[in-house]
Amino acid sequence: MDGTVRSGKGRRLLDRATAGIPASLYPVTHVAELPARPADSVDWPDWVAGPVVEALKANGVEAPWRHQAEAASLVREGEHVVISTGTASGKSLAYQLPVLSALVEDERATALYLSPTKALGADQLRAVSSLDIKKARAASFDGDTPMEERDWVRAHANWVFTNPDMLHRGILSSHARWSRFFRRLSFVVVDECHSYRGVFGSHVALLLRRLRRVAAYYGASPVFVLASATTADPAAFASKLTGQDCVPVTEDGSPRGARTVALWEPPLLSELSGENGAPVRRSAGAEAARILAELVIEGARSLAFVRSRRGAELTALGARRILSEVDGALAESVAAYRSGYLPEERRALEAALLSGRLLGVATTNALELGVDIAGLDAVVLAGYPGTLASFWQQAGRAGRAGDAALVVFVARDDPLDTYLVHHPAAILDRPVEAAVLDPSNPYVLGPQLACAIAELPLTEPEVAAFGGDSARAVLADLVKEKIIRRRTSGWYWTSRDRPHAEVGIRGSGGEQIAVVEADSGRMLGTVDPGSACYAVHPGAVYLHQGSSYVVDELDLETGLALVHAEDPDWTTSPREIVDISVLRTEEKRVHGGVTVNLGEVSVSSQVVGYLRRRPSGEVLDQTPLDLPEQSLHTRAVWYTISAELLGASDGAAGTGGHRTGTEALEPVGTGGSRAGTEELGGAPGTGAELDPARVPGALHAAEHAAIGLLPLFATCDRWDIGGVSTAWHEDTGEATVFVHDGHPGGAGFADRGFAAIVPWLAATREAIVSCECPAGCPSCVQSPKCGNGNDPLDKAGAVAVLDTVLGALRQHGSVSGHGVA
Ligand SMILES: Nc1ncnc2c1ncn2[C@@H]1O[C@H](COP(=O)(O)OP(=O)(O)OP(=O)(O)O)[C@@H](O)[C@H]1O
Repeated sequence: MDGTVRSGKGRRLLDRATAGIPASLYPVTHVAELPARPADSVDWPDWVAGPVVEALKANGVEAPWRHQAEAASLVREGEHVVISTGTASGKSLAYQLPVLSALVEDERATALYLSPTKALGADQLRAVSSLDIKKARAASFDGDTPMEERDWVRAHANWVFTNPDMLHRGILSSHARWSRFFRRLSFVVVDECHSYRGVFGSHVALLLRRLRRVAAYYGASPVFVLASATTADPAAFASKLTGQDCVPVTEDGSPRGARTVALWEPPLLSELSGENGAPVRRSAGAEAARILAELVIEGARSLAFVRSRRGAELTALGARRILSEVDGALAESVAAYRSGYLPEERRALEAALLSGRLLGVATTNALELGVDIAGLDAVVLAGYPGTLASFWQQAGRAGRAGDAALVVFVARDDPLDTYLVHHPAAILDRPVEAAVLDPSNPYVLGPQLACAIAELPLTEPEVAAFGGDSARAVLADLVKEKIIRRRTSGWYWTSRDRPHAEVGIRGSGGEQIAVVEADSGRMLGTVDPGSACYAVHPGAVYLHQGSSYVVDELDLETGLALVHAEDPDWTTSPREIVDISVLRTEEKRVHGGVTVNLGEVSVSSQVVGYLRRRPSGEVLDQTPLDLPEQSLHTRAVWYTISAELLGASDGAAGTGGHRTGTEALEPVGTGGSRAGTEELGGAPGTGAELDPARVPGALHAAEHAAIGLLPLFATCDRWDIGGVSTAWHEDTGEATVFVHDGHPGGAGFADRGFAAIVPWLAATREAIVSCECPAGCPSCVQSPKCGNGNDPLDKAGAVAVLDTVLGALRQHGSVSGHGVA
């Protein structure tokens, strides 16, 4: 077969998926062909231990690919290495070669493997154990390890598989019991390291510094090997995460089949309406079900990634329903990936998909990592998975060497997805985003330094590794609070109790709220105090490991949320009202009548009710809630616009009367003197010409869309950030739009927004203009969590505001500094 014929298969599957759709409703906005890549294999490096080569050959690996050999040899030479290549490119082998060789050669050498989830750790342990290399005594040490096995692991294992949570609570906190292990610690493997972002990533960065310090105390200085999905500038990220220089290996030598990538926007439905009568699109999950069914009819082995577990089940059910009308037996070949995530279940699923017994599987991102499924005929992504890294990780499950495949990205009703299906370059030509983390966040540094000092007294020269001046300020506070003591030789822990149990590394700290099943008394999980009103308010649908619960009661005093098992046919979205005040402006850029700022803010928020929605997007009702106000000290990026720039130009003021947000977009977005003829939008020197009555709705809509688009630049989820807009803010004295981090102290998201203000706001404008709805819908300016019921919202006004801001940014360049008027 020649290349053309091969890529024809992806096209053929796409034709099948779109068969019968009338031209007026044709959903595909773009199709791209990604070429095949041949394998680049090399000889085994001569330092790799004989038994390791033999075991790998026996497992079907004849020779390493070039990137595997290169990364492994660098590690062998003692370099810290980050390997950042595509899905199923064999990253595991890159660390297995040096680690296993060292364990074979040196009886006393040890290694640590860290993965973000227990399931992935179990999978990797299984892969290593199945090689059956005598001298490698690999074992897991996590929450599931029985007490009686733990002593054996501490005393005998030479490769310990664990996760950051256990390293924090169960290993570093009692390092003396691990002295044998630490003394010869030669390697630390940090798998799927791109998932360490935001607050969690900041905690892990400091945890790895604690690990290095403890290892050094026992005389070891391990080599770090990091494996990452493809990401921009992996070396910078890995160095920030580990605090040491890391050499990147990014040239992918694994083979890959050709892929056809189609971007797909479901149609607006005429028969349903959402909030304030806005139109809604057919849900991405329902669309994915249709596509999956068509692919299965074609005999294609396909995986559909759906955002929630319930969504995955509905998609599988939808596909089965369609198929049962064609052929009952075909319906049986579609399944939802069930939770539990046990290694055996994953293996069974892999085998069923490989053998063709199963043709279609709908899954959450549980199958994104740690599953050895590759070479499928098609992958459907129902909704953008949040980052390009995840996008390509999921898409990478399709296409094996020598055979072509199809990838379909189905947009959800959301501004980011709308933007992406209309701007293919943002998916196809953009480097994968760098993961963002901020280890200098004082809310993360405080508890982490406390743990570090409880582990071993901290000396002055060690402060640099924890961030230098920012760490020093936090240490002074801890001394003041009498949590630690300052002596000439350093900082000391004062209490007999360890702080570790109190420090949650996946959240923002503070007393956690326990989520408990009322009937059984079983604790399901914990929620940050800051997000409790939001995540577990009375009536909320709470998902835990794929099972659904409804919250009966939230008691913030006792730190308890009581729930019962229930799987209703709706989801809930809380409504909150938010107020913000500026505590400190760190940076301010002035561009004529527009300023762009970065700094610290205090956000007070109150959840005032919640909406119940069907998976179709239809709103069932709104229930009011009476919950206390919460306050959050965090970071924000904000822009202000002068009254002159916002206002109507001479003669026009007031003449048009009060225009409401129900007018069509065309006059602003696509024509007239102010229309953005370039991608950037915004002609210089013009104002927004908004009647004052329209300003609140215009700013509000611009804020919602900007929150929706920031994840394109800051690797956050839109739920990790919030925003406030106001026609007049008392701290700025002008119309202001704020977008703030949702975690105490921030996680670097606002900083990214500030750094990328022009592309971010240009993309925001494009997302709004790309949506064909007349006056605002969830695909552009409506927000699922708006406390004001998405009212007022002025879609056309938002475009005018963004054009004005972008025009000013272009025309006036930047004047930086404090207090520049
Ligand atoms: N050099 C090789 N030759 C042939 N097969 C290989 C080679 N290296 C790895 N493999 C196989 O490729 C598959 C994927 O490997 P692995 O899971 O390590 O990839 P990965 O990059 O870690 O994947 P993911 O993107 O899912 O994290 C495995 O089945 C593995 O056995």
